[in-house]
Amino acid sequence: MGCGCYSHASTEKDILRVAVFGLENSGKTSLVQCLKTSNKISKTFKYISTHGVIAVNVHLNMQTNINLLIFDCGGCKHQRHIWPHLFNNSDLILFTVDSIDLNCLNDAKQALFDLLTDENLINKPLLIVFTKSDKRKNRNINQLEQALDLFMIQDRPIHTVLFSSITLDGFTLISTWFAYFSYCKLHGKEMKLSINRHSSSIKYQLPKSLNLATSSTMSSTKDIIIIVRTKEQQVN
Ligand SMILES: Nc1nc2c(ncn2[C@@H]2O[C@H](COP(=O)(O)OP(=O)(O)OP(=O)(O)O)[C@@H](O)[C@H]2O)c(=O)[nH]1
Ligand SMILES: [Mg+2]
Repeated sequence: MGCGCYSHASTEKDILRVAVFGLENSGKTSLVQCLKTSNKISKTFKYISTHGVIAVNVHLNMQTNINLLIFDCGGCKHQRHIWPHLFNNSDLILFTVDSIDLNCLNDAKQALFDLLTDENLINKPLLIVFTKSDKRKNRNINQLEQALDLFMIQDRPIHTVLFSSITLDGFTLISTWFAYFSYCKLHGKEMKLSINRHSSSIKYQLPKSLNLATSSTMSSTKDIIIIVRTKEQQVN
């Protein structure tokens, strides 16, 4: 899976590769669209379940350029066999969890812990994005973290954020998270954040030279769509 499609960035080091995993309907595609357009999704955004993987180029301009190649994966059970193909190809992992659908939390936890057992993902920074925060104000992120047993994950940096594609709450935090790791990759620094992972206390120790603005603007380039067919589809 090459990324010769990127026109903003000149070298591999300039591009952060980000895989977005999570159950179906958990808001992956909506999040990616927000990042790509720097805009909220419309309330009438129609849910079309993603098949295969869509590679989306995103260019964040936060006074410094951040070039992302985001892999938006299908989250349905029969699509998840594709996820491991992206493990080696990604610098960062985003995992979306629907913060409203409490019935799905157990399944989300199972899918997340299955991911974390894969040796190709060890040491890869992970951001858990609790989506749809607009649907219930003042959602307690600690309760969500506990429901997912995140305290059991001790072997890698994990951060969490509440996010809404409708209001863009959490957007700046996510962009800042990218900015940090983009800086690390560009300067060959180890991708580690030794900070309290609770979103309420995320204070990224960003290098001063980044001089981040509080808001970001983005533009995008053409996406490529990578269709990975399931075995059944190949037979037909
Ligand atoms: N209210 C609200 N709805 C959201 C939000 N994010 C996503 N949705 C809705 O949730 C549904 C599913 O969103 P998608 O982004 O397509 O979900 P997905 O994780 O990509 O789903 P799959 O492609 O099937 O894996 C859509 O109807 C969205 O409009 C959000 O932040 N707030
Ligand atoms: Mg999708």
